[in-house]
Formats: sequence, structure tokens, C-alpha cells
Amino acid sequence: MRVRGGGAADQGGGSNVKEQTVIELHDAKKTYGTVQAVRGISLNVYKGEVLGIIGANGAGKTTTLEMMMGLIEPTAGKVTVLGYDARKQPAELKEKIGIQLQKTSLYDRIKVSEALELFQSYYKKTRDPKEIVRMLNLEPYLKMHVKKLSGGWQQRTALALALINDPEIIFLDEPTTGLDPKARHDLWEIILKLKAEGKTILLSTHYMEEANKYCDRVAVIRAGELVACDTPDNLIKLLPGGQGTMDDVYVEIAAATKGA
Ligand SMILES: Nc1ncnc2c1ncn2[C@@H]1O[C@H](COP(=O)(O)OP(=O)(O)OP(=O)(O)O)[C@@H](O)[C@H]1O
Repeated sequence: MRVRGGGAADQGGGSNVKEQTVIELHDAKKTYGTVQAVRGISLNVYKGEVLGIIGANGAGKTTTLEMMMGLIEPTAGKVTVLGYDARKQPAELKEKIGIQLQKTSLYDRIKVSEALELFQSYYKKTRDPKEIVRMLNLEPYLKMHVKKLSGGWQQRTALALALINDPEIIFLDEPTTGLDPKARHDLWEIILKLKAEGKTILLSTHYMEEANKYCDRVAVIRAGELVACDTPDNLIKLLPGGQGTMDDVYVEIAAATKGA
């Protein structure tokens, strides 16, 4: 099922009042010195959807995700996640969301099983690690050091750690970057399983065919602004002539020169 559009800054798409908003960005801005990383983004994210974020390098995808995760404070505007003010209630939020970290040295020196135990200790409520290990087929790797695993299995371990608190919302920053096609496919199978459990999934990606195939909606960020957010089909309809591919959406909308 594709969740339909209707967010605050959505262009096109219908709205369905029955959809439950789990994240609300209201004119969120983030400035680093003189760099305006995010220039006022308004967006609603709905329960149970897979929302992809696309845009050129430096467009502001990670900054937008980090504001939603409560990791960085917006310079202005408001970010509400599951009813919590992401800026003022990061501790409450932490219990409810899962973040798949990019490559990090944090768990490089420990075994997969140890990393799972360590992450369990961070949360009040946790999901049975055995269940997570089963879902991700991690059993044969439990006694291996994380740094000895292939990129695909390291990503999977990172996802397992993000699931340890049974989060309602899962954030994945470029989860399939650098993975071989089979590992990418397998990771998407898991993401779809999590979606089937009712989880909301937000991810950034540079792979347009993945955005097309797996995302209910795709948010297009260009130079810190949300320029479109809709289903892949509806984004394609925005193209000149109303047809093309998500690669064309990327070229024509995400990577277009401002004002072109
Ligand atoms: N901590 C920081 N300090 C200063 N500038 C930053 C910081 N984090 C991000 N920026 C700048 O903010 C802008 C947006 O960066 P961001 O990482 O959000 O982009 P992105 O779309 O995720 O890029 P990529 O696809 O390369 O990961 C860039 O110009 C970046 O250099």
C-alpha cells in the first residue's frame, strides 16, 4: 500500500485525515555559522510509511534527519516527534526511536553479541534480542567482531542495534550505500518487514531505483529547502511531459539549479 501525500509542504497528492502524523516539522531551520543547511522545512510524516529523502550532496538531508532524531537543535522552527518536542524532550524521544548509525568506531572493537548487550543497557524497554537476531539472520555472526564483518553484515548489525528498543520510528542514513546488490536487496526486505510491523521508516538515499520501488513517499531537498514530497508516481508526473523515471526526478527537480 502506498501512503498518500498531504503533508504540510506536500506538492500534489491527496490528503487522508485518518493518517496519523508521527513527525511534524514546522518551518525548521538549521544554520551553521554562515551556512544555511536547512532553510525552513515543513513536513508531516505518517505512521507506517517509508519516507525517502533525496537530494544532492550537502542539500541538507542528514541535517533534516538529525533534527527529527533530536540530535541537533533547529536554529528556528519546531520539530515534533510522536508528540514530543524533539529539542526539549530528547530523552523521552530516545526511547521511541531507532537510529542506524553510519560507520562508527563505537562498536568496532566488540563482538556482535556484545554490541547487542551494550545497546540493551541504554534503554528502559527492549525487544528480545533473539527475535531481532532471527529477523536479521545474524545468528552465525554473533561471536564475530563487528569490524571483521563485511559491509553488508556491519550494516545489518547497525540495524539490529537500532531495533533493540523496539522503536516506533526508525531512521536510516543512506542504509544501502556501498553495499552489493544482493545485500541491498536483503536490507530492503528487512525494511519492508519492519514496515509490515507498523514501524515508520525514514531514510536518505542516493539510489533512485530504490526510492521508486520501496518508498511510499519521497521528499526532495534542494539547497536546504523541501521542493517536493509525494509518491514516486506523483513526482514523476511533475516532470516535463508528466513522464520519466525517478532518475529524471533527481536531475530535473533535486539537482536543478535554483530558479531554473
Ligand atoms: N556540523 C556542521 N558544521 C558546519 N556545517 C555543517 C555541519 N553539518 C552539515 N553542515 C553543512 O550543512 C550543509 C548540509 O549538510 P548535510 O550533511 O545535511 O547534507 P546531506 O544532504 O546529508 O549531504 P550528503 O548527501 O553529502 O550526506 C552542507 O553544506 C554541510 O557542509
